[in-house]
Amino acid sequence: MQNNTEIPLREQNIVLIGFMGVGKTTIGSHLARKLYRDFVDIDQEIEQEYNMPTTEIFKTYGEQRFREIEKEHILKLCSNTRLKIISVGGGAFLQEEVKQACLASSIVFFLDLNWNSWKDRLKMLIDTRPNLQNKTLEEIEELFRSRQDIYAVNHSKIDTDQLDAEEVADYIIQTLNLGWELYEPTRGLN
Ligand SMILES: Nc1ncnc2c1ncn2[C@@H]1O[C@H](COP(=O)(O)OP(=O)(O)OP(=O)(O)O)[C@@H](O)[C@H]1O
Ligand SMILES: O=C(O)C1=C[C@@H](O)[C@@H](O)[C@H](O)C1
Ligand SMILES: [Mg+2]
Repeated sequence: MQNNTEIPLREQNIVLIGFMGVGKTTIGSHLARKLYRDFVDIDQEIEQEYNMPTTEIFKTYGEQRFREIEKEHILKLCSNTRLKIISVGGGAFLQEEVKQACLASSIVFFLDLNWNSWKDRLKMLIDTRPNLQNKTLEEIEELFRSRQDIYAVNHSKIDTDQLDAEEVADYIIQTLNLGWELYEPTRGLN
């Protein structure tokens, strides 16, 4: 496994974490475009591999199989790549090995959103997120709250409530620039 002390800070992968629908895929693609990096969305990678949407993968093979594939994809990226923007699924950090690999090899941003703002997105998420289906709003809120613990260890937390997706991407870039300049300053010409 790569360790982030071995990779220059400016070259480390950037991993976005957070609950379903907080904007990891949307913000990740803005970030990749703005930083001229490749974007990898783990859910999309798995859907391409199985040639079916996540809901079908859950129905056909079960969540456990999905988690195994998810882990394989993320661990491979953590050990073999740099300079990527990676959006991991909302449940990826349930697996301790995945969480530790991301934290050790990459810069991990937690996209935070409060429950009241998140609730407004439920309608557009429910058809494509199996873990939101067949649940009451109370059960979804319980899942939302219980998941916060798995995101609590990160390198930077961004409060996204008042920002649109592009503004979040810009804020992440500002944060990165600060860290890069502080810990790996670019050398002047003389
Ligand atoms: N900052 C934002 N403000 C408003 N809407 C947003 C923001 N970020 C994302 N959205 C919208 O929320 C919806 C969900 O976003 P997205 O699919 O990027 O979430 P996600 O975190 O990747 O979810 P999942 O973990 O389930 O893949 C999209 O319709 C997107 O346009
Ligand atoms: O939070 C979850 O459990 C999930 C989130 C999505 O990104 C997908 O990875 C899948 O729908 C499961
Ligand atoms: Mg996504």
